[in-house]
Formats: sequence, C-alpha cells, structure tokens
Amino acid sequence: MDITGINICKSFHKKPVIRNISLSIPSGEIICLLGPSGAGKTTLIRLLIGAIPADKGEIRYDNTPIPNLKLLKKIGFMPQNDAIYEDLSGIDNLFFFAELYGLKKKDSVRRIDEVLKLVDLSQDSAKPVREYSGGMKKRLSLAASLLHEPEVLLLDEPTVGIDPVLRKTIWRQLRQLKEQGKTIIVSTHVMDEVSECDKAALIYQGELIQYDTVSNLLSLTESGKIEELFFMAANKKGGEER
Ligand SMILES: Nc1ncnc2c1ncn2[C@@H]1O[C@H](COP(=O)(O)OP(=O)(O)OP(=O)(O)O)[C@@H](O)[C@H]1O
Repeated sequence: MDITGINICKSFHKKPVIRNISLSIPSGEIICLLGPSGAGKTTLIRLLIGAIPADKGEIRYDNTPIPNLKLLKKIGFMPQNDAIYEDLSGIDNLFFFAELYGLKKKDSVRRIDEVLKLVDLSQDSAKPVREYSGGMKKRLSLAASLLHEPEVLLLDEPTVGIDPVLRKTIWRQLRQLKEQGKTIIVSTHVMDEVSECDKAALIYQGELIQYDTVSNLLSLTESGKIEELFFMAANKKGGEER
C-alpha cells in the first residue's frame, strides 16, 4: 500500500511543528524518518496514522484519504513508549491486542504463536511483563503491532534502548516484513540505522530537508556521514536568520 502526504502542516499552540511536508512512500520499502530530538518525527507518524488531524494538507493510503476506520485494520503502529500492560504476561498482552483488532479466537492463537516466534519471545511469553527487560518490552510491542498482519507498519523509535545484537535482530525482522511487501516507516535519531533503509526522510525543525535513497543522500556528503546534511541545514538556517 502506497502512502502519499501532500503539503502536511501541523501546529501546536500556534507553533508550527510540521511545516508543509509532502512525501510519497511506495509499498515494499523501508523508509526512515531521521532527525534530532524535537524535529517532529513522532508528530509526523501520528499524522500519518490519522491519530491527530493535520491543520492543512492531505494523507492518502493508495487512493483512500485518512482517517478511515477500515484502513486502521491495515495499519500496525508501535508507539515510542511501549503501550503494554506490566501486570499481564507477554502472551496475555497479545491476547488483549488481538481482541482489540477483532481477531477470531482461532486466528489469535495462531498469530500470537507466529509473532512470538518472530520476536523470539516464545520462551518468555508466560512471564509478567514487569519482569521483562527494556528490549523484551520493545519486542513485545513490535509483536503486538504485527498481530493483525498489517500492510503498513509505523514504528516510532523501535530500537531505542536496545543493544546492538538485538537491534540487528529487529532490523532483520523488518527486512523480512519488507520482503513480504509491507510498507515500513521507522523513526530514529540513530544516524547509523539509515543504512538499513531504502530511503531516508530527513526532518529538521518540522521541515523535510531531504528525502531520497540512502546512497543518493550519502553522495551529497563529503564525510560519507548523514549527520553532515543536518549540519548543512543548521548552517543554512543560521545564515538565513542572521
Ligand atoms: N501534543 C502536543 N502538544 C504540544 N506540543 C507538542 C505536542 N506533541 C509534540 N509537541 C511538540 O512538537 C515538537 C516535535 O515533537 P515530536 O515529538 O514530534 O519530535 P520528535 O522528532 O519525535 O522528537 P524525539 O526524537 O525526542 O521523540 C516538539 O517541540 C514538541 O514539544
């Protein structure tokens, strides 16, 4: 499913947070939203799933504008702060989400088994989540977002607080999902993770300053490091403001 955003604007308390962003995200690609803290990544994700309305602009999934209730079933969302219940076991959390998504009991059992395997939590599924490590909670959140086999997956900083080995596992899992044709949008402020994605959207102070394939973006830099593009944007802004 392709996602298209046209001239999206959003302000909070009259302060512009997303400034006229247009981008199109084709199915079967992993796109990362990259930007410093406060750049607007989470807000853009919330706009893209229809959780908050844009002040201006339009967002479409294929030809359907959002928000749209039917589309919700096709979207998997993993928030930055894990929305899971500490007192429930991992598997009971997943049963809870399966019910929310309206999965039939028989399908729930099958899907829960599949997603637990995918995130490597089958062995720990009976433990209460309060005994999970931060990484295990992240993986459980990822499992929950995948339960209803969404066509589009939006993950807000899925690898924060996750060690490098686990981070690799999560990226491997995301690549597998991409191979199945899912559209995946991942926000991060870890510049190294860009290399895992097909394209990167660089967000700086609410603006989309670059959106291209990772190799094209890297070719714009002298150092071969994506950070340089943010330094360039900051210098340009500084120059404009002086
Ligand atoms: N509900 C809200 N009400 C008021 N201001 C908000 C709200 N949500 C976000 N903001 C502001 O919008 C700006 C962008 O926030 P956002 O969370 O989208 O950034 P981010 O790039 O995801 O940051 P981080 O990497 O730290 O998560 C920040 O200045 C933030 O304070």
